[in-house]
Amino acid sequence: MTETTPATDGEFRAGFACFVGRPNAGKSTLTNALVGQKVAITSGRPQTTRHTIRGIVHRDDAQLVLVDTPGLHRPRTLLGERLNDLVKGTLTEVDVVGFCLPADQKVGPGDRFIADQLAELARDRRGTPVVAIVTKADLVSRQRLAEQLLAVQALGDWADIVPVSAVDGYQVEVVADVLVSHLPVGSALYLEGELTDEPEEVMVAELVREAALEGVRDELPHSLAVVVEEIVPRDQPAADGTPMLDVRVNLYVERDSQKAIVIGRGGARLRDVGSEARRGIEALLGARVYLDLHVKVAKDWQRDPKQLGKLGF
Ligand SMILES: Nc1nc2c(ncn2[C@@H]2O[C@H](COP(=O)(O)OP(=O)(O)OP(=O)(O)O)[C@@H](O)[C@H]2O)c(=O)[nH]1
Repeated sequence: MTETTPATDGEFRAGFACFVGRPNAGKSTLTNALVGQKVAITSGRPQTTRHTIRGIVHRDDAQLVLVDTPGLHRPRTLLGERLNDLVKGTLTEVDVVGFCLPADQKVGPGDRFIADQLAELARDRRGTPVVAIVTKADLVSRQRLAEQLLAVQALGDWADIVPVSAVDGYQVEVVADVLVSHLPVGSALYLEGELTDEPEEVMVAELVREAALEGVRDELPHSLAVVVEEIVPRDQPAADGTPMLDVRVNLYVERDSQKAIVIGRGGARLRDVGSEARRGIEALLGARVYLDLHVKVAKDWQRDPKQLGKLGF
């Protein structure tokens, strides 16, 4: 659909890109499709991405370091404001920004809000290019996709526009090419094989958070914080030589009613959350894991700067 600039002119390019877009726009899924391995956390629920997670695309001609930001959104609470500061901080540090808009939803006030923020930021920055990415192309007809591309075109001043489907792979390579074309010439920033520079504890916390949010339909995403208290190796490995770890994690909610939701009847839900998260943590750390989950109530933590600081925000 788009005219792709050849990603290389024989010179190696390296740099940073980040995706912005309203919640559920498909940023994490696209990051994963580009990197080829699950590093960011996706779920059907909005705003699951709290931390800046980098995935790295290694190519013969380039290295693209992806910074996955939380969804840019209107601040509702102090936490929302902090997330937006984090997003803005990230935007000023990258070489190219990918603005994700889903193909299956009409351009709305949320998208316009982000487009305005990007335009405002563009005035303070030295013209960091923004590539508009129309995601989830597999969900709509060609006709609808063409209409969406026109609507997105009219929304701002984009360096490129690319439709993509992270699910069926349509144009994923083109997205990589276009982003790479905006990177500066330079040598690789990370060693091959490094997929993420997120500390293990953050990834463990996100695996627990993802499992704890699965299937709960109320406001929990905004009211659940996960803190890894400790990861302690056992002196003795398992009988088959696999290392063993004790992992202690606290889940913070705001209200007793939310605590009850997380724990479930007779603790059944928390047990499921634990075994689901444990599988992911064992795969991540390459060890057998004893996962100890505790659910605690931290009243109104979203509005309390001291609590936020304690929880790592
Ligand atoms: N059909 C289809 N679904 C997609 C595609 N990309 C993402 N999705 C789905 O859309 C939902 C949201 O995707 P995410 O990647 O978590 O969205 P996000 O923008 O990172 O969301 P936040 O973390 O809330 O900001 C998930 O259910 C994905 O499976 C796509 O290309 N095609």
